[in-house]
Amino acid sequence: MERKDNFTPYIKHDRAEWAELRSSTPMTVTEEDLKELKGLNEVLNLDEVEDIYLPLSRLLYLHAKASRELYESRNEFLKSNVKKVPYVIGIAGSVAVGKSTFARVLQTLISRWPSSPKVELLTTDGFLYPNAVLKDRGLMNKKGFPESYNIGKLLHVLTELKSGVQEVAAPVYSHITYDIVPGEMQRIESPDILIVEGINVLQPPKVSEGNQVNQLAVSDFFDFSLYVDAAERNIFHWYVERFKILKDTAFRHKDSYFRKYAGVEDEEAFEIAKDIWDRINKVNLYENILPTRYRADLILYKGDNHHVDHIMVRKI
Ligand SMILES: Nc1ncnc2c1ncn2[C@@H]1O[C@H](COP(=O)(O)OP(=O)(O)O)[C@@H](O)[C@H]1O
Ligand SMILES: CC(C)(COP(=O)(O)O)[C@@H](O)C(=O)NCCC(=O)O
Repeated sequence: MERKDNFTPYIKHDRAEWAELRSSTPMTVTEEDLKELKGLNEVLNLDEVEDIYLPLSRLLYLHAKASRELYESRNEFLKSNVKKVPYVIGIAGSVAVGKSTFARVLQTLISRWPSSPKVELLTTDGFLYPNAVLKDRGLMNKKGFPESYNIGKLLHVLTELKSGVQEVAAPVYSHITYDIVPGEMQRIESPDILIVEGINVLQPPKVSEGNQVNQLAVSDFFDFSLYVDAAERNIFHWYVERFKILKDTAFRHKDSYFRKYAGVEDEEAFEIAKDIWDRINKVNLYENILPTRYRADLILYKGDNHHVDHIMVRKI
């Protein structure tokens, strides 16, 4: 009889099996590069890069190369002269699971592919509505929920990039002011690879109630999508640890939205972070983010200390 797991659309690789896959990939990251990659309190080490992120970079390389060849054959057949469009990688997962750290690691590894591609990062927080709009709509305690984003704007930027527009601009969010930065824009110029990172990037298209009009989904623009997964108790722990670091650093900034929490004792910081986690990020995780997990092409499951325990890759 066939094993039950033959019926899942994923192949599961435990850490050792996955690490084996890198046998033909040269090590391209030095301790110096690692320093550059480090986030706030991370202990990301060379083993993690070697065992996990290099095989992943190799898989993405093969996929991107094949996609480009397919794209060129199709253009030749259609006699289309659309300029080069970026290969787009989406990264989803909970607040504090490590998406932005992961995105920066991937950016560095991908930029070392043989063709030295230009890799740009786009984070979806720039597409949150400004606080003034969120307050007006009673959504200040729903920051990060699907309704707190101007998805139309994000879809527009992605449509431009995938239509061959070579330079686009995206709004910028500040984690200091906790708001969109008025008038500031991130320019994205002719990327070969674009990494789009955010908690909601795998949300299904929105159906507007009255006339049942289906929008496109952000993931319609992805060539490859990844979901960073972990047990909620671990993610909560990472959220609290990050909060404790921020209260002694970024929260001291004169423009910080959380300035009132600057320098509070660790126990108080824990209670504040727990409250924000329970009321906002945990609810969002269970209601909106986790349900999108199985839309990803690849799921990276982290255990304690951010060590990747296993990886699931879509068979189809
Ligand atoms: N691979 C890793 N190893 C060690 N620490 C990590 C790793 N990835 C993330 N972290 C830490 O976990 C916290 C959350 O990561 P971050 O990338 O900011 O999450 P997100 O972008 O999902 O909110 C940060 O304090 C970061 O330094
Ligand atoms: C800005 C975020 C919604 C993350 O947005 P993303 O970059 O994933 O689109 C999140 O970090 C956040 O601020 N959540 C609100 C609750 C909190 O302060 O943790």
